[in-house]
Amino acid sequence: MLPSLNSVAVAVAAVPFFGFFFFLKRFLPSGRKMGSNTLPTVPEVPGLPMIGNLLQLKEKKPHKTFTKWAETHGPVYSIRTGASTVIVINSPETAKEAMVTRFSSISTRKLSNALKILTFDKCMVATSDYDEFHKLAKRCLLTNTLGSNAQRRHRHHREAMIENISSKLHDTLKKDPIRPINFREVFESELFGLAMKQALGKDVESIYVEEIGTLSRKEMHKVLVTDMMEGAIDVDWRDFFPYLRWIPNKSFEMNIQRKHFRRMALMNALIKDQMKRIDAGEEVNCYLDYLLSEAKTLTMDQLAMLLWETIIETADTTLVTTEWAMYQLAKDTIQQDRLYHELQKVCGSNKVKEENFSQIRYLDAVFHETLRKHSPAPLVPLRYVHEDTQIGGYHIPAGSEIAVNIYGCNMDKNYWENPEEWNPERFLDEKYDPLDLQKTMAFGAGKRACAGSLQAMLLACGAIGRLVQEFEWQLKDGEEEKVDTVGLTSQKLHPLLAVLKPRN
Ligand code: HEM
Repeated sequence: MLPSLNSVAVAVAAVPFFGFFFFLKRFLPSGRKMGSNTLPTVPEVPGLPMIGNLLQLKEKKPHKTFTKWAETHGPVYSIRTGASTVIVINSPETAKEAMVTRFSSISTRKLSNALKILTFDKCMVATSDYDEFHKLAKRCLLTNTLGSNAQRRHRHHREAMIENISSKLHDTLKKDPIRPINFREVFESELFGLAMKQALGKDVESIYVEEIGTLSRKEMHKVLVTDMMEGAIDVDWRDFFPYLRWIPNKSFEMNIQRKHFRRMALMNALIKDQMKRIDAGEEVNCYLDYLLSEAKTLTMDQLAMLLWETIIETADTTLVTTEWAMYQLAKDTIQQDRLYHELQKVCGSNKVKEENFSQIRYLDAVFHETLRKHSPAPLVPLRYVHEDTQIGGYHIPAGSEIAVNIYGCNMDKNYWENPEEWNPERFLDEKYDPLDLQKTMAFGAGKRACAGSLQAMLLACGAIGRLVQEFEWQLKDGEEEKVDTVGLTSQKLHPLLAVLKPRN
């Protein structure tokens, strides 16, 4: 992601001291020679000397500003965030060109200072460069957890999760049938449990961590998921002015290091706890057991990071998608009825199962339309251009950064009719293959496309299907307007509150 822009003001304050030198650096002819290249340079969004476009990006949702700018400057343009040049890509065609055709020139990542710490310097599949570590870790992740065979082996966890959600909702309604349900509270907790089972083999209820004390499950979620998602968008103003990195930014560093320390302490305690089980000869089909036996070259820190990666990736974006889908269905009752009738037609009085999904095209359409309209990852984490290349007919010089605006691609008026409307019907068109998980740009594209798309689809469709089969959903009064988002992923700012009525 782009480091966001809270500390722009601090950065601007530093300008007078360094202004003259950097003015020269920026505006005198630079070393950026085109050589024999004849392609035009990317259009620039006009900005200010030194700070470039930072002040124009004050609102916390850069993907929306980028989409607006695309209307004036076209699908590919460049901005300056302090010292860096960022090429912003806003249409599906140019995004695919960048992520697929030009992949070899832009396969490395550029991380903010916060992400360097939180990812333990790229020690995750999603944030690593395209190197040997990435290939080993991704192979393990797909083989044990996210590939189609692995997902088949983990199916009982998904079924248990959906049963638990259903019975918790029924129990709550029995106690108080008219009280609105906070969907997130129920779903988030169950999803976290599934993430722990896949990663560690057990849904841990509480744990003693030497460095922190005893943590409940809720506190574990905070340390492993919530704090990390917040930390990932924390801004170090030195991200924009790396030549000022010698100036300390103590409060930023302490905050991020504390989050990192707590996450590692907890992961190590969770691993240690499971090692007792493994030492006693009890093996479970989970990522920890697999990595210990198949990836023996990993250090303990790398092991902890890879396990944590599956937990955070499972626990966040699938929740974001499912919550938005239930919001839309509770708001648009015609679409909810249509889904219910299709579920009835295919499943009758049986509970919907994963093998039914391919027959219920409307369920697939609801999933993909939600991913399009509420793209959970609105910006792909920045890529770095390590050699001159081209995108959209423009010359892209080495040293630039690339921001793929997934939100912009999924809202592109040239590609989608009435993109502002949530309209699952658009995906019933024959041109869409029901098995294609990349109908929108939500999962990225090419070699670094999302490795968890199958799991996300199985979990979200399983939950949406069952929840509509068993309950009529209606938004609580006043909820319709609450469509603001918060954070790195497009999480609903206000948790969905809905009034549920059991069917039958
Ligand atoms: C609706 C849910 C999800 C969405 C919208 C989503 C979206 C994305 C996006 C946009 C990328 C970046 C692609 C790029 O850099 O080009 C990505 C990468 C990735 N995602 Fe997801 N994701 C979702 C769920 C998951 C889940 C559930 C997991 C795993 C448990 C997961 C694991 C990963 C991994 C490992 C990568 C890195 C792949 C690589 O670099 O090779 N994702 N995802």
